[in-house]
Formats: sequence, structure tokens, C-alpha cells
Amino acid sequence: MIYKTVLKKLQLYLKSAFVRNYNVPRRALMYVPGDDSKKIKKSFTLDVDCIALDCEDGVAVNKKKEARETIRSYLDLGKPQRNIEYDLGVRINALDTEYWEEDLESCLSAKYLPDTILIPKVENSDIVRQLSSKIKNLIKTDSTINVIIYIESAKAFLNLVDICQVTESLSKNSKFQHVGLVFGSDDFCANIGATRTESSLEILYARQKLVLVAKAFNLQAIDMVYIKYKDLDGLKQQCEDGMRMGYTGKQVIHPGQVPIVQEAFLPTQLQIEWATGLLKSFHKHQKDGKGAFTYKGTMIDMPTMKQAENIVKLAKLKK
Ligand SMILES: CC(=O)SCCNC(=O)CCNC(=O)[C@H](O)C(C)(C)COP(=O)(O)OP(=O)(O)OC[C@H]1O[C@@H](n2cnc3c(N)ncnc32)[C@H](O)[C@@H]1OP(=O)(O)O
Ligand SMILES: O=CC(=O)O
Ligand SMILES: [Mg+2]
Repeated sequence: MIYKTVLKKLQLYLKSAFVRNYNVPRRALMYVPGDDSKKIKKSFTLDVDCIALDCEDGVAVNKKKEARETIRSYLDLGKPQRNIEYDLGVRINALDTEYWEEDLESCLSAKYLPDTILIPKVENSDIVRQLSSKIKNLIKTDSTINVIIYIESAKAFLNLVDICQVTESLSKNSKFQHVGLVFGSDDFCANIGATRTESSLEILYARQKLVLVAKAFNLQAIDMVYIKYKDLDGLKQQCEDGMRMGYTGKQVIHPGQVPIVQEAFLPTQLQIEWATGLLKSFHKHQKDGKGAFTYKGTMIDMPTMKQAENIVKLAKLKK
């Protein structure tokens, strides 16, 4: 009995180290409608960081059951192996719908669990509490699952810090790990009655707030979707804006968007050279006992050094 309790505590303590795909990049998060087997098969052939098999808004109301069952049949087959590491997720329906419990039950009782569950329209921490207890009941093994939360309404933004605090706290004793926040800009615009413009100025505050809170909780920040999927120049521009704000990835709806997004969320050669040189210089100055120093005409201290470390980490994904 004591042995079992100690073992359980040890497992929980070590849990974070064994969470699957916690540190995988999610530069492009591509939606694939769950009821469309052809698109699901196609997604497995693409060089994309993250596939989100969708039960939610990409699926018609009269196809919800079909989507859930189709996704389940692919999960039962096991995640197709590829040369590159990737994240296989399922976006369930929102917790205020009649579908979410069956969505979650279906994918969490599959022969092989998805890496990640994506939870849309999270408006407050009670939703997270409900989700947490359901996940705890459904996962019968010691496995854990990643959770990504969507913030897509005015209320959700008001409650954002509380949502993240409660999620972080519940994850300590549950079977999930909170890994990211998604800015659901389309639902957000509908919710606040914003009129879309090319510059996206109307959602600038929310877009920045999401990054800020994500970074405070050490989460990945996934940017808005670009629905004019044939306009690749516009997509590139929006990716670069998001990357400069601190976003780590972007939602994608079409395979044609993937290479542009994945490239945009990598550092440029110039940035890599800057960061590598800075780290070398930093280590030399540390040895000499100097905290702040000058590099290429700019004062450098710890925060800039951490930014350089982020760049070098991402650069390792460059082919
Ligand atoms: C705000 C939000 O919540 S966004 C998320 C919800 N929305 C979605 O999930 C939409 C996802 N995207 C799609 O359904 C589609 O891309 C559409 C409907 C926009 C356009 O689809 P199509 O008309 O089939 O596009 P198109 O003909 O250019 O597709 C080219 C190829 O890519 C495939 N494809 C297109 N979109 C996807 C996708 N999302 N995933 C996988 N494959 C795809 C097509 O099946 C086609 O394959 P093929 O060449 O082997 O025949
Ligand atoms: O779910 C995404 C959105 O933009 O809404
Ligand atoms: Mg949405």
C-alpha cells in the first residue's frame, strides 16, 4: 500500500518529464475536417508540425457524429510515423455544446491517444475544471495528454489569467499538461462585433494580450487564422507580424499555407548569426564577471541573452 502511494507520487512528480511532445514546435497548426477522410490521409503526407483533426467549426452540424467516428478510426490505427516529429491533435466541440463529451470519450478511449486535445471557446476556469475531471476519468493509464486552449471571446480575455492559473494548478494532479493558447480571431471578431480590416488593427489589443499571458505561463502562443488561403503574400505578411509580436505558430486551413507559415516562424540567417555571436560573447563576459556588456553597439544583459537562446533553439529546425 505504502509502496503504491510512493510510486504514484513519484509518477506524478516525474510526469512533466514524460509528457509527450511538450516541447515540439507548433509553427503551423493545420485543421483537417474530421469527416473528410481524403483530407485526413493527405495531411499525414505533409511536412507540417501539427495536425488538428477537427470536430468543431470545420464540420457541419449534421456531420458531427461522422467526424468523431472517422477520427476515432484513424486513432485506432495508430499515429502514422514520418521522418519528422509532429503533433497529432483533436479539436473537440466547445463545452457548452451537446457534442463535447462524446468527442472526448471517443478519442480518449481510442487504441492510441492523440498527442493533444484542443479545446475551443474556453470562457472561464469552470470550463477547465469540468474538462479536467472528465480527462481524469477517461484516461485509465498513466499516460498524459497535451491541452491547448482557445481564447475567442471578450469574456475569455477578461478571465484569461484565471483560466491559465487554474489550468496550471489542475494539471499538477490530473492527466494533462497545458502547452498552448490559441487566438481564435474569427470567433473573437464575431463576439465583439469588430469589422475586419487588412491591418487587423481592430484586434491588436487582444492579439498582443494573448501573447503576453501565454509567455507569462510558459505556453506556446498560436496566432490567428488567415482565411484568404489563396493570398500567400498576405499570409506571409501576417505571419511575420505575429512572429514579431512573439507568437510561436499560426493556425492554417489549407496545405498551401503550410510551407510559408513554417518558414516564417523560423529565424532568419541574420538573426541566427546575431544570436550565436551574442551567446559566445555572453559566455566570455560571464567568465570575466561582467553582467551587462555591449554587442554590436547594443547593451546586452540577461533578457536579450534569453531571446538569443530562443533563436538558436528554433534555428535547429532549419534544414
Ligand atoms: C476559424 C476556424 O476555426 S478555422 C478551422 C475550421 N475550418 C477548416 O477546418 C477548413 C479547413 N480547410 C478546408 O476544408 C479546405 O481547405 C477548403 C474547403 C477551404 C478548400 O478545400 P478544397 O476546395 O479541397 O481546396 P483545394 O482544391 O485547393 O485543395 C488542394 C488539395 O489539398 C487538400 N486539402 C485542402 N484543405 C485541406 C486540409 N485542411 N487538410 C488536408 N488536406 C486539405 C484537398 O483535398 C486537395 O487534395 P488533392 O490535391 O489530393 O485532391
Ligand atoms: O477557431 C478559430 C477562430 O479564429 O475562431
Ligand atoms: Mg473559433
